[in-house]
Amino acid sequence: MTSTIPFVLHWTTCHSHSFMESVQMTTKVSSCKSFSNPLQAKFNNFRVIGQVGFAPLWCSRSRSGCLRLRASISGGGIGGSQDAVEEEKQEKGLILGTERDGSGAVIGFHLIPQSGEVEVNEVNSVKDININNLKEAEEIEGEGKAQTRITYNIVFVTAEAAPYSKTGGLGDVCGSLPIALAARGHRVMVVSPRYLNGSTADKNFASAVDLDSRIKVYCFGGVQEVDFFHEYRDGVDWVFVDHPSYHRPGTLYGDTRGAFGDNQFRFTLLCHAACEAPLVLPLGGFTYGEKCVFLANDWHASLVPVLLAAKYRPYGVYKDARSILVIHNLSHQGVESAATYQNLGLPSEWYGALEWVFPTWARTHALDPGLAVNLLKGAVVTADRILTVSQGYSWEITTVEGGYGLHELLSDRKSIINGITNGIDVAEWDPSSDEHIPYHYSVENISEKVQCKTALQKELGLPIRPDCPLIGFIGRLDYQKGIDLIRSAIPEIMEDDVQFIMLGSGDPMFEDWMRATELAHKEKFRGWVGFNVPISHKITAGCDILLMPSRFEPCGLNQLYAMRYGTVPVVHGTGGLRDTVKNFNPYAQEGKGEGTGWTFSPLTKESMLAALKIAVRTYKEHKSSWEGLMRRGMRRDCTWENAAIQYEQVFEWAFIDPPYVSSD
Ligand SMILES: Nc1ncnc2c1ncn2[C@@H]1O[C@H](COP(=O)(O)OP(=O)(O)O[C@H]2O[C@H](CO)[C@@H](O)[C@H](O)[C@H]2O)[C@@H](O)[C@H]1O
Repeated sequence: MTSTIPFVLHWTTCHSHSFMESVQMTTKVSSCKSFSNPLQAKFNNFRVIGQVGFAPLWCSRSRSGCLRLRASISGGGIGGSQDAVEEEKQEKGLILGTERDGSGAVIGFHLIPQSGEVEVNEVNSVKDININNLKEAEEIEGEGKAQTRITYNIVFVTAEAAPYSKTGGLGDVCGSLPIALAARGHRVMVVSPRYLNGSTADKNFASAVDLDSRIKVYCFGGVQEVDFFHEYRDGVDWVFVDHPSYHRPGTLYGDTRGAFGDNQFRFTLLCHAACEAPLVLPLGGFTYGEKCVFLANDWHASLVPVLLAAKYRPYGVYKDARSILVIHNLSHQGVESAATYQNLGLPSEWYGALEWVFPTWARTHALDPGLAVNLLKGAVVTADRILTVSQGYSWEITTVEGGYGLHELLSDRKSIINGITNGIDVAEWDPSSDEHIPYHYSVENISEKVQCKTALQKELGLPIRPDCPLIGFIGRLDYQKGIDLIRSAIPEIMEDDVQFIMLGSGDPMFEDWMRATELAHKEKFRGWVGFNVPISHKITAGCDILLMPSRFEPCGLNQLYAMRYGTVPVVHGTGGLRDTVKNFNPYAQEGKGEGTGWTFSPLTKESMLAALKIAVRTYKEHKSSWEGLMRRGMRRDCTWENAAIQYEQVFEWAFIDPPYVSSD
């Protein structure tokens, strides 16, 4: 006689390579076998993965990608009462469908939610299961509630990904968010260039191996051969596109003479290669395939949505893929002369997608028709969805002031724009374990922070004064960051009893100004010109106040790092700064106070100085208020997990609609 044991299956977090560790049998499953090769279980259609009583437990994948678990039990003893239990569980949606053999006995359990609805499961990760768009249903013991989460094949396309390459926040985000998404069960690939500049930074790519999978890219009037390197780290496939144009001295985008003249070529290659990568690279033995969600970050990756629509979909490829443009900074759009369109490897009839006409005032002379191609615009009009790195910024880009000429197009697509505030790498940025800082502290033991301050003063040759308010600035010396405002306010700031440390590189004019200011105010000001990660950690830990007078700030990471280190931010109320820094109110919460810093507006020297003065006075005269500010900042939830969950929601929305641009 054939009978069935109802059992509870719990698919749970799995970071190891043992397939069976991802399956926890919570009742009546006597033992589980482990596959020596997880891929065997992962990609074969039907496999024995354990035992229920004495019977084998099978795992299979249906055509739709659903996981099915089956057990066929011989012998009596369980019978009818178990069927009743099963029925009851089905009613509650605990067992999400059964499969019966000819005799009517249950031989399988389908992990498909009863209602057909998809719920996002907030806790689990099944990276090692990794079946394309696996719909996993989960029964949580005790809660009696089934949850389902869809996992995706995600392809990040980016010009930077820390720790391999970084000039700013883009590198941070594309170095951390993929790991957070992989930890939640998605299969994640990051495609970026393999930069070699002959410096010690080249060793960042040392662990990436040549996949020996060369492809030909047809663009710029010829055929380019690119190669792929690969490293599997932290659950993510890091794929590096290799081409001689990525091997040269300087930064990622330029050298002392300015931006490289062939950046359009370099990033066109990146986009073409990134579109091929999921189709041709058998990572871990299997390609990602066509059903991917591409995250095209900033202008460098903006050709990706256009290529999907213009080069692939007309031939039936990537019909099931979706693309999301992620805007980290709208002020850079990849604009070049219209004549360069023919170089991009796109069909001529797609010119309109990239067409860009400069307003009259921006043209070089009276006869200049202002014709150009704008890569970011191409993505704005072809991507399935658009994301910015904070909610505030998602609105700002639809305004004349923040839209950098794209506000009308972006307003037209308002319904598919969302903002998700960046998280931070809480392991790298943790004052209780940071390898770059000399003393460690935490919200429970905040007193050691002052030691970091005096160590920093000592290292930089400033007078060692634990009680003197120490103000910091870290960032690119760029118009965006409001350096001109700091420059104009420095005479007044230096009149106060404060010290000021700036770390930054960029515009040579501001670099020279920092050096000159240091000479003029030896006892109070230090200007560190250059890009130095350890120093940035020391400043974040050692300062009392972080100043960020950014003209616009899509999200901003330094204020997030600062708050985590108990350093109180004083910021211009714009974009992500306004979203993340809560203005201090000493009277709220029955006098206990609330808020994590100060946001000032408008962006004038006067309002910035006023906010700084209040901050300095609070630091000096209201120690308990200051401690409250520090602690509230340190306790903020700024993990990537939070953001990753919101990204999943956007992926889901992207797949609900058909591709925004299709050839049908
Ligand atoms: N001289 C230096 N030495 C060492 N480290 C330095 C440095 N100068 C900058 N950094 C580091 O570079 C990163 C800068 O990140 P930001 O988010 O502040 O700005 P960025 O404008 O580059 O990023 C853009 O993308 C990010 C990510 O989405 C958005 O947060 C942001 O608003 C948007 O402008 C931080 O990790 C910072 O510590």
